[in-house]
Amino acid sequence: MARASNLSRRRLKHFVHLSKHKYRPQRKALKALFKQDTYRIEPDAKVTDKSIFKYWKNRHRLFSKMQTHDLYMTRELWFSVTPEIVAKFAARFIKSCLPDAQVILDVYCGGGGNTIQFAQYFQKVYGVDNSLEHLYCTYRNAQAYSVEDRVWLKYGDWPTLSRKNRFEKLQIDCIFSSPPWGGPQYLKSEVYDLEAALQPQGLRETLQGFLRVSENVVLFLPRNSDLGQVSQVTREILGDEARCKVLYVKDNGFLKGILCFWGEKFYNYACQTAPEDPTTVSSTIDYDIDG
Ligand SMILES: C[S@@+](CC[C@H](N)C(=O)[O-])C[C@H]1O[C@@H](n2cnc3c(N)ncnc32)[C@H](O)[C@@H]1O
Repeated sequence: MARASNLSRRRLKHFVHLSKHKYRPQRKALKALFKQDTYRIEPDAKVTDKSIFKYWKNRHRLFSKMQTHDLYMTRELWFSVTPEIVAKFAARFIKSCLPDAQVILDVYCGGGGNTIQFAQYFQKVYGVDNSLEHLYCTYRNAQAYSVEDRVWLKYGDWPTLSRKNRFEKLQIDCIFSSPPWGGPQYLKSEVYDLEAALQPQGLRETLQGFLRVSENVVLFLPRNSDLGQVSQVTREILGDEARCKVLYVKDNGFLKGILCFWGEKFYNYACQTAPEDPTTVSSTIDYDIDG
């Protein structure tokens, strides 16, 4: 019993990073999650919830360690986590473009799909999410990949936190974000409206806020995103000559979304220095807004 609570305390200590004291009200809830080993996946126990069955069927694509390590998912995370191969591609691509980068901020870090892959290539990864359960899953999943020491998590609502202008001091080399797309319904309309449908802020506000923290910004957005909006917002915020690089990413032959890059070093990236095995995620169209 004593051993278990020491373990929980140690884990909580690791979990609390950016500003320790802010976690006091959450400590009890976190402790309960750890103690009850909540959300641990039984990879071979078939899910009964029909709405997540298709995601469960592809569970090994979400986390390759699904069968060999303890991994943790809430119901929402089943359709939110970035598949590992896509997350790895994004991390490698950013590393190739920004070889000296050390610190990444993953806003809306969810279950850690992206955070974990960033932690494989960068020294420090900050993750922010307004779900304590998701932060707990990120931490647990980072443990499965032995990268939890590089991962620093912050609980809270991003728009509120970002208004306090504290992230500017963290010397973030690149902000990555896979914001909530609004659930699986995002494909219902032919064109995804990046102002009306993206949560919790539209593209303009999201990008403006991120650019205050870092000059390098990467967003993972729906494959049917309105590229006209991307172009317009880019020019409105960064000027008429500004560009945004857009890569279409596939996993297992299926288009998973687009990666949008803002930042000079991304635009001038030479393909011959692409991360090894560039075909695992095919960047089928390299869409340059000005190109
Ligand atoms: C698409 S998921 C991110 C998935 C993540 N990239 C991964 O691979 O696991 C979006 C996340 O945003 C979080 N979120 C939604 N609204 C938020 C807000 N206002 N502030 C902070 N996090 C928020 C949700 O809890 C969810 O975990």
